[in-house]
Amino acid sequence: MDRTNTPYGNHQFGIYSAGLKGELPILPLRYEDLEARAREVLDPAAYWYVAGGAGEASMAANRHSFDRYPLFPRMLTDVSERDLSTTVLGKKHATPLMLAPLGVQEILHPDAELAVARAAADVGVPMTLSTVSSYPMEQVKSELGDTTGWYQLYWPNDDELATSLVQRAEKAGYEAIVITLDTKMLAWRERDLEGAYLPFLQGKGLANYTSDPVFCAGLDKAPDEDVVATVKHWSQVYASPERSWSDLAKLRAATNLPLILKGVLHPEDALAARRAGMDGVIVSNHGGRQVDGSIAAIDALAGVVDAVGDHMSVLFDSGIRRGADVLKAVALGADAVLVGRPFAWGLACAGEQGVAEVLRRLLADIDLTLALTGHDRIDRLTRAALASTRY
Ligand SMILES: Cc1cc2nc3c(=O)[nH]c(=O)nc-3n(C[C@H](O)[C@H](O)[C@H](O)COP(=O)(O)O)c2cc1C
Ligand SMILES: CC(C)CC(=O)C(=O)O
Repeated sequence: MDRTNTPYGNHQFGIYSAGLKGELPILPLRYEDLEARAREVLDPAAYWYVAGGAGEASMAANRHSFDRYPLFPRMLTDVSERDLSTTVLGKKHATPLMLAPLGVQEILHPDAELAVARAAADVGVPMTLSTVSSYPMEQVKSELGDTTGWYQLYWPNDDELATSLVQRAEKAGYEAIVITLDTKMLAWRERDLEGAYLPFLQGKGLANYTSDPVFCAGLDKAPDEDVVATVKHWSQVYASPERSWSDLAKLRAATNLPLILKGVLHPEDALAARRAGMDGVIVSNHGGRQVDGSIAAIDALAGVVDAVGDHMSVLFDSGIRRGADVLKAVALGADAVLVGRPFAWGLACAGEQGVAEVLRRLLADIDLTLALTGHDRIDRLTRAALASTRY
């Protein structure tokens, strides 16, 4: 760990500052500028698929609701050494940052999840791999090496396929299954509808299916011999809108891995997750991509933490853009946060290096903000670190 002293602190991430080494940054630093750079290099439909939401009010609310929780800096505390480590599912993580599952990354870069896994391993940030990824889960895990990987399940309507995907993930070395609940059908997303764009319909993002024996058993020909039939079969099995809480028992029985529900916003749903024997929840509104007009994710966090935080891991995503956002979520009770679109833009602009760059910057900003608000251990943050009276 490089602990050279600099005006940005004596910590492992602050030294990142390329400016101090006389180098210009390889990517724009401000989120909006990074997104604009990615827009220049991407096909417009792909750009809008990532940038867009359902409507876009909740996407905006995800950002401006962070303003309701101002940090309340304290002075003259010893912050010469900082510790960003946190515990998730009983395991120590070096930092509270994780990569959110983002599907179909081949629309951003040909190396897609392989590049992201290499960057995650390089920086030491755990990765969550989407079911709708562009490379099979086994290949992605081998790029991740010993770095923690979680597998995100889009829960298909075929129990045998669900079991197969989950057991493959366990065998490949993923450490938890994230079951995404908020995407049992795609929302009304004007940007994609206007461009008549859904990458899966072109056969993209289906690698975990086309490498699965149960999925392939439902096809007459090999997946690449009849892409139209493969896509049709995928669209028939992808989701299961009829499922209810009691169905979770089947997934519980299918694997020994911890199960985490993603997309929980209401405290009653968090309590139901606990009753169903789940190990964690991710408070998320899917980055504003599903229910426009829904509660901003950060506004839902405290309620979920108060309901189940003593009994299960609570994570957060939707709107994380900078260090202060991470501190606010942790202060409200999240054990860790997942970052989404920022790393997508890094991937689009500069592949593996771009993702690593985005992660390092975010870690540097988290570390500096922790110090400058007067704290030395992120896992000791409480709501007292905030000036808000909203929780
Ligand atoms: C392009 C894109 C694809 C996504 N794909 C998935 C997915 O496959 N599975 C999933 O659970 N969530 C998916 N999400 C949601 C993210 O995991 C996460 O909840 C969201 O990006 C957080 O919002 P933010 O990007 O604004 O921070 C996707 C989000 C984006 C932007
Ligand atoms: C609905 C999925 C197939 C992908 C996804 O999660 C998304 O586009 O937000």
